[in-house]
Amino acid sequence: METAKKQEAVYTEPSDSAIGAFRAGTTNSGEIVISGLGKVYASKKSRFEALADIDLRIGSNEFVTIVGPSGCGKSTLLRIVAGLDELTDGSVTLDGDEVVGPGAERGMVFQGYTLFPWLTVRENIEYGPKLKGISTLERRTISNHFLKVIKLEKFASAYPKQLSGGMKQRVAIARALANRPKVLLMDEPFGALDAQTKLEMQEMLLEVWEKEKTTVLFITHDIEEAIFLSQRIVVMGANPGRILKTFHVKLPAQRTPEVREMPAFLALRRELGQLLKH
Ligand SMILES: Nc1ncnc2c1ncn2[C@@H]1O[C@H](COP(=O)(O)OP(=O)(O)OP(=O)(O)O)[C@@H](O)[C@H]1O
Repeated sequence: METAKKQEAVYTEPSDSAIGAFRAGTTNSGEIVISGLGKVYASKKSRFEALADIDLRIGSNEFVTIVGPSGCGKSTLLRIVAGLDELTDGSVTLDGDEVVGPGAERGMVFQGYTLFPWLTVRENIEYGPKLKGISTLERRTISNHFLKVIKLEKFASAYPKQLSGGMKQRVAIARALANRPKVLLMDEPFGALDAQTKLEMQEMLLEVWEKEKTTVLFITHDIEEAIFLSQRIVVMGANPGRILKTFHVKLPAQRTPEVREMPAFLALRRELGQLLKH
């Protein structure tokens, strides 16, 4: 019992140097280059061109959002970058290495809650590091760090069914980050949340992004979400899925709620709304 208490003390207060060593592994570059990408879904009876001529460079630590009408290929593009789907033309590289399959350096967060229901919050976060063979002590350091980042320290021992939708998505983000990804790929992660929770999650995600220095490629249907979060917005069109236009978001780096009232925000919202209407 005495030993267990001692161990817990070590676990709950990891030293600064331990966090430093952990974080040193997270600040990689994370540059994605998509060149001449095309995707055709073909079967014996049909052929469907889902994506054509996609050229996009996402810089290290950049936050880029993709918007576009339903069916224009946003998820297909993200899945190809994740290595979950194969391209039929062109290439995708991460820091110069061709993407040929899934990899821990690319973390995914989807709209559906994809936590393991039989594992606690802490165990969900530690899942990836455990698979990698990382020691119990170091795993504890990692989960403590991310429980703090997502502000769920008090729920470390809770099971997913005891959490709200927003809390589950926070754990999903922490679980992806615990693998020290260079890139976070997010497919409508807040799409199922109520309006207020969604706003809170957006602010939390920006805090996490600033702290963890990952590149983020984010998909949403919500124009305001895209503007609030991103440095750059890519608008896609359909048939075949392609890039129509790219916008640099000229808003202060610090995205406080007041940013939503700024003329630049409102003007961009109007322009994107017009573009997506057609
Ligand atoms: N496995 C598949 N086989 C054939 N066609 C597919 C397959 N997966 C997707 N598609 C088609 O590719 C197109 C792009 O789908 P995708 O899910 O990438 O679009 P999306 O822009 O993410 O849509 P949404 O915004 O509705 O989620 C759609 O027309 C879809 O029907």
